[in-house]
Amino acid sequence: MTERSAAVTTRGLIKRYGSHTALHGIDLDIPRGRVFGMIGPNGAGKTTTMRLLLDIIRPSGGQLQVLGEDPRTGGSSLRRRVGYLPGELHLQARVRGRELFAHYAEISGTVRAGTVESLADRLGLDLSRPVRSLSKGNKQKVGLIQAFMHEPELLVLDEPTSGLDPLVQQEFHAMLREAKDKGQTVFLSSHVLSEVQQTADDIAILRSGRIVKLSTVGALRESAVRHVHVVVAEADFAAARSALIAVPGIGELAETGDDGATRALQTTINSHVDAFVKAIARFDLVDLTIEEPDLEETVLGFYGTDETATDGER
Ligand SMILES: Nc1ncnc2c1ncn2[C@@H]1O[C@H](COP(=O)(O)OP(=O)(O)OP(=O)(O)O)[C@@H](O)[C@H]1O
Repeated sequence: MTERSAAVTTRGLIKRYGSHTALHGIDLDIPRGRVFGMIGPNGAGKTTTMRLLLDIIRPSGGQLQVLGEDPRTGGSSLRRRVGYLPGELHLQARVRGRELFAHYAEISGTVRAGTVESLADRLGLDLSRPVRSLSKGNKQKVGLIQAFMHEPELLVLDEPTSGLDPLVQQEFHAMLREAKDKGQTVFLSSHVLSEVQQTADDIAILRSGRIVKLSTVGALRESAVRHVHVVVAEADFAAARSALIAVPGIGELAETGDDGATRALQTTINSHVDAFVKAIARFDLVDLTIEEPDLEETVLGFYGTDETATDGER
């Protein structure tokens, strides 16, 4: 028996729009059964990557495979194995939700009886309303239901929680967990780091059409910046300060308080806390706070200041 193909593989994937290069050679491997989150600033190329996978647009160079097939030749049989939520969903039809899903089911293939109703119920969508008159958030629910309803092997979701209120977002996160439990693969894009942090196993940070970081969410968290506050006895302060300066990954040490008996310091660590804790433990420690790692700061560091990150890139 041959090994099952990855859900998504790309090698040197390039996309140009005229003279503008949106993707500069992307290498991606998304194994089956993972939730893979792609994050990046506006114009980084997230939507472009997803559209290439769905064969809505075609690459200017490089290779890609989706569920072991080339999207350019996979046709409707491959399309049925994928659920796609586009970034911008145009729902101008005069039909009601129920009729629209019946139409979508003709394209996506078998939908188990009761699935649409159950998803609509979970997300709080009224299937009897004409879709044209729905609010932005309710239109997004239509998009999510049509992506999930045929239980596809791969879900490609472009900004899935855009316009959803927090309770509906929670329900959507539960849907993602269930999809993963069933062995489905999810590839989602987001502007919101906390969402990727909560839902994804792996994260790719895209900037100006290049992947600048590929990591598991766990590993990113371990390498993330933590803020630390230390209070030591006055007599130990100078020695403690010298010991901390030598700790790998330590940031600048800022003195934040002095009450005569104790002195307070504030700094950051961007590596394991072990060396830090062992270094400070030798001194007369009055207080110690190590904050939760700040992933936002780490990710923004990868975004960088890069004028080519705008739509004006050549
Ligand atoms: N049809 C097009 N014609 C010309 N340029 C395009 C086209 N579609 C996208 N681009 C450009 O390609 C780059 C990548 O766009 P893309 O929409 O993939 O980014 P994104 O990461 O999804 O951004 P956002 O977070 O704003 O949705 C941008 O510079 C964009 O202006």
